[in-house]
Amino acid sequence: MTDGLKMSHVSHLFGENRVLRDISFDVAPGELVCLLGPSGCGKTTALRLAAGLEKLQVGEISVDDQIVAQPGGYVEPEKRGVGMVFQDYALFPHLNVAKNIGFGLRHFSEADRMSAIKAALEQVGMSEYLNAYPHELSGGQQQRIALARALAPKPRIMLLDEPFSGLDVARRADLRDTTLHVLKDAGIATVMVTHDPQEAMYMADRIIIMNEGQIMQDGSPETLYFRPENRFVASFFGEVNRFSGTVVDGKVATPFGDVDSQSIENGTEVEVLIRPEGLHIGEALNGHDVLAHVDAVRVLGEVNLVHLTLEAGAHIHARVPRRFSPINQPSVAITLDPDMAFVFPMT
Ligand SMILES: Nc1ncnc2c1ncn2[C@@H]1O[C@H](COP(=O)(O)OP(=O)(O)OP(=O)(O)O)[C@@H](O)[C@H]1O
Repeated sequence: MTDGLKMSHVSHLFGENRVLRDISFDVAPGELVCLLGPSGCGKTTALRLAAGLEKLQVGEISVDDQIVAQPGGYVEPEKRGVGMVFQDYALFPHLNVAKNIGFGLRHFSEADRMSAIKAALEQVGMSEYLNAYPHELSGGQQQRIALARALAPKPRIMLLDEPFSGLDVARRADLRDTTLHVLKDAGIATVMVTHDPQEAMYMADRIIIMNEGQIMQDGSPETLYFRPENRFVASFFGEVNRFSGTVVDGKVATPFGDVDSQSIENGTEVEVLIRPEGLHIGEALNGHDVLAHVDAVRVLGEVNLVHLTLEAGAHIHARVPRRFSPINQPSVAITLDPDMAFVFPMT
């Protein structure tokens, strides 16, 4: 028995375009899973199939162990126990907040409906806006109402499609936080689509990285960040410094010393990907240091991005805490944190 959402061996074609290729994953009650990937990789299609907005062609989808979609079998979206929030709020402009939320509760008695509306508004911190109209609310407030509307019928599954992308940075951070806590408190199985790795890291218990209709890796944010299984996953979480080489005696040479590559056959052409925070900067103290010229230092908030050119020629980026930034230092020594270097075969 599997509670929550289960997608098994789902494939999907739009005409000749194969947008999903045998994807399988499940989401437990109370778990928040992000589908993360570049534009066009099939995230929204997977979500729409789970919601029942798209007819399933291949595979099976179940909610709380009940099959809701299989080829030739189909449970209507409103009978799946699924709540949805999209990027564009989609509130009815001519209905006030109470009526917008109450729209999905038409089968409730009037008293139950009003108490469900009030409870949902309280969950999203919007109790005082019961009688407001959408045009009187900011984008962030409208999205809170959209979330309340999706929560009010007490869904088993919540599907969120880029729900924060229309908002400015401050409102986005605020609403992410509310959304995360509300969904966790309610114990709902949630799938959120995003193309923003930082957002996925912030929200997700688990991240499923997709590319060209396939799952590239499914795991905790920590696993994906520190133990990526392929080049796509390693480089999707932000920029990486890239070096090519060949495996010799279970190691590959980089400008910063040898990196372990035991699991790859000797003689294989490989690429070494190094995260900018895997390069540590220090003062050049002896003749054995790896030296680099400091081209520029850019403030990114709590960390600085340092643009460097190695004495040997390559241009690299290091991300360092502000207090270690080489302001006014023409050159520095670089050491590598081997945990932040990933080796993958070229092909
Ligand atoms: N109704 C449709 N008819 C035909 N092709 C479609 C349809 N919906 C999506 N597609 C195509 O399917 C592919 C996957 O689209 P999908 O929206 O699932 O990707 P996505 O990863 O969510 O991307 P985005 O972040 O840009 O929305 C794209 O090539 C898209 O053009």
